[in-house]
Parts: sequence; C-alpha cells; structure tokens
Amino acid sequence: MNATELFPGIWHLGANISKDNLFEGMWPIPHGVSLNSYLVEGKDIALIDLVRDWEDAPGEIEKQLGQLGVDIQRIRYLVLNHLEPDHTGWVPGFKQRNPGVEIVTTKKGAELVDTFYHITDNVRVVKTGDSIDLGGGKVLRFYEIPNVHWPETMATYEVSSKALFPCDAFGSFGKIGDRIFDDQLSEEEHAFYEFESLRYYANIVASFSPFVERAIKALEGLEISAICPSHGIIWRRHPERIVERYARYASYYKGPAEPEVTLIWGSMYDNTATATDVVREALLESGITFHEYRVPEQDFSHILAHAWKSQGFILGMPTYEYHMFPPMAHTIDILGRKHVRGRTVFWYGSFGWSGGAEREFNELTERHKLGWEVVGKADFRGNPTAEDLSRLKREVTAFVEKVRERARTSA
Ligand SMILES: Cc1cc2nc3c(=O)[nH]c(=O)nc-3n(C[C@H](O)[C@H](O)[C@H](O)COP(=O)(O)O)c2cc1C
Repeated sequence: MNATELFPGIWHLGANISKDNLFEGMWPIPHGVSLNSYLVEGKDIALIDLVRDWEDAPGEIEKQLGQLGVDIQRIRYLVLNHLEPDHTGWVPGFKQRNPGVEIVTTKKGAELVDTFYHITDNVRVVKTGDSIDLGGGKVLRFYEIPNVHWPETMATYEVSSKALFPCDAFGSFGKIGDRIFDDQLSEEEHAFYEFESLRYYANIVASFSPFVERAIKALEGLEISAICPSHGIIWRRHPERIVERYARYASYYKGPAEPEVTLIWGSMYDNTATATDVVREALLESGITFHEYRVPEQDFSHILAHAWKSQGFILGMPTYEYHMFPPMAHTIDILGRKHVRGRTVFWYGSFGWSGGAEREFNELTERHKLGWEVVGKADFRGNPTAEDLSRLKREVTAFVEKVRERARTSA
C-alpha cells in the first residue's frame, strides 16, 4: 500500500492484514482488514492512530513515511483516538524511535496508555472542544465519543479540510486496495464493503449501539467533508452514506429490524435436519429473504451479521444431554452477549425421550434479557412424522407473516 493524499497536507497511511484469519482472536477475516493511520502536516506534523505489529504493519507505515520524506522524529503529535491494540500496539516501538513525541488522548485514554504501555511522560489529555493548532492552517479538534468502542474513545476533526477521523466508528472489515475512496468503487465493490461493514458492526460495535447513536448525535452539528475510519474505505463523496448505515444498524438494537429471517440449526443424526428441509421449503414459498446457517459448521461472525439485521429467527435445536445441542446453545449465547434483542422467534427440534433444549433456551433468553417474542415452537420425538412436518410447515408460514408485521416498515 502507498501513502495517498486525501487533502493537501493530509495523507492516508496504512496496512492490510490479509494472512491472519482472526480479528480480536475470534472473528474470521477471510477478506482481510485494513489498519488505517493518517498524517496531517501543518508546520508541525501529527499522526492520527497507529497500527499494531501485525504482518509488519509498522514496516508499511515507515515505508510510506519514507515516500513522503517524513522522518519519524519529525512527528510532533501522536493522536490516539482509541487505545485498542490494533491501533496502538506499535506505540512503544514508535516512542523508542521518537522519544519526544507527544501522545494526545482523552483522560481515560491516558490511563490506558499507562495500563497497556506504561507510558506516562509527554501525554496530553484532551476533551471535547479542545484543539491543537499545527500551524500552516491545520487545526485538530477533538470530540469524545465514549464507548464507540471502548470508554476512552474520541474522534479527531481537522478544521480546514472538515475531515473526520472517528477511529472504529464507521469502519468495516475487508482489506482495501489502491482505490481507497468511496467514489472510486463500483456498486459491486460497495455491496462487498456493505456486508463487511455490517459484519464488522455486528461483531465489534453492536453491543455499544446506544453509544453509536449518541456519538452520531454529538457529531451532528459538524460539517463533514470526509469520514476517515481506522478500518475500511474512506468516504469523501458520500460521507452521509456510512453515517446513515451505522445509524440504521444501531437502530436494530432496539428493533424492529428488517423483514428477513435468519435460520440457524444443528443436528447430530439428521432428525432436525429433516425438519429443516421443510422449514426451508416454507421460507422459499413465502418469498421472504432468509439466511441459513448450520452450526457448528458455519461461523458465528457471519451468523451474527445476518441475525443483526433480521427481525425473525428460526432456531433448529435438538436435545443433547438434557440441554440444547451445544453449538446452538453457544450461538444463542453469542446473540445474547451482543444484545440482539426484540426479535420474533420460532424454534423446533428433535428429542429422544424427555427433551431439555427448551429449558436451556428459556434460561439463555432470560439470562441475556433478550425480550424475544416466541411466536411458535414445534418439537417432536425422534424422527418427525408426516404430521409433525405438515404442522411445522403451517407454523413457519404463519411465523413469516408475524415477522412481516413486526419488522420495520421502511426497509
Ligand atoms: C449424545 C446424545 C445425547 C442425548 N441426550 C438426550 C437427552 O438428554 N434427552 C433426550 O430427550 N434426548 C437425548 N438425545 C436424543 C436426541 O435428542 C435425539 O436422538 C434427537 O433425535 C437428535 O436429533 P438430531 O437427529 O437432529 O441430532 C441424545 C442424543 C445423543 C446423541
């Protein structure tokens, strides 16, 4: 990747992570992820957000600084919007190369700089409204946006260009190529990043949705010419597009979500699988958009993305050792941890003698306060009979109508 100029004196630097396959040690990134950093040059130079020593991202940044003829030691300010190590892991290495650099972060950010890197000297604490004049017409202004995604997070705004650097907010999975701007991408490429931003949102940011709404409100009065996140593409033609998208994703938290169904199921010996064939048939006949996942074969990162936008869930869960089939229990637990609330739900599944899946389902939904409306269930003993299957089909068809009623109308 090469350094790319966004505005006179403002550059995108960064690295693509493409070999490692897990983000935060758990989320698959089959299409990689970018770590974006930005250089603002006035009379003084500031670097906004850094990288972690991951697939030699620091080497990439150094190479790009070399392309711009900027010696690391000339960088006066290191702005840390967010202390998560993917953006800060290289801070100690950077500081070794440039001991005089001034770290700029929030009060909570300064605590975390100490906690993670044991650095306390040359740290400037800023709060909403504070600014740093770099000279040469470049001014950085700071806005705290706590909990998007950690408590210390802030966004940085460059006044002359009106560019916003919001770190994880408005970010996306998916590595970026040489064309890093929204106006350089085809509709097909946009569709790719749209799903990668939904998956990023559902995996990383979803739990903090009320804070996303607050942050969007706090930044509302700002005139923004470009949104330059720490992961993914840069929005300079239509910055409102990614803001509206994030606002919509955040609103799914309270529901209602889209008139779509996510079908998640597991089966040991195919009895629940046989029933799933009928569920799928009913969904296809109903014409509703649905997304099907079998666990544990398919990963919960993708499940979570589709679940986040679907108003309806259908869960196929057999009984296993007086509880639910563990991969299904794990998936529901993840949905609970990510606060996927207020959904319309139908479940089915096979048991051998006394059942047990239902009890665990109730425990999980109560523990996570999911507020799911369970509009139907169809459990059956062993291999489903023709009667079991025709009842299941009728119930799924009725469930789809309920989902359509409950879903947002402006889909
Ligand atoms: C390891 C194992 C544990 C099971 N534990 C229970 C149980 O606790 N209670 C029960 O009613 N059935 C139990 N069963 C029976 C299954 O629920 C039953 O075979 C069911 O049809 C499995 O659905 P599937 O074919 O979709 O995997 C168990 C089956 C297996 C293989």
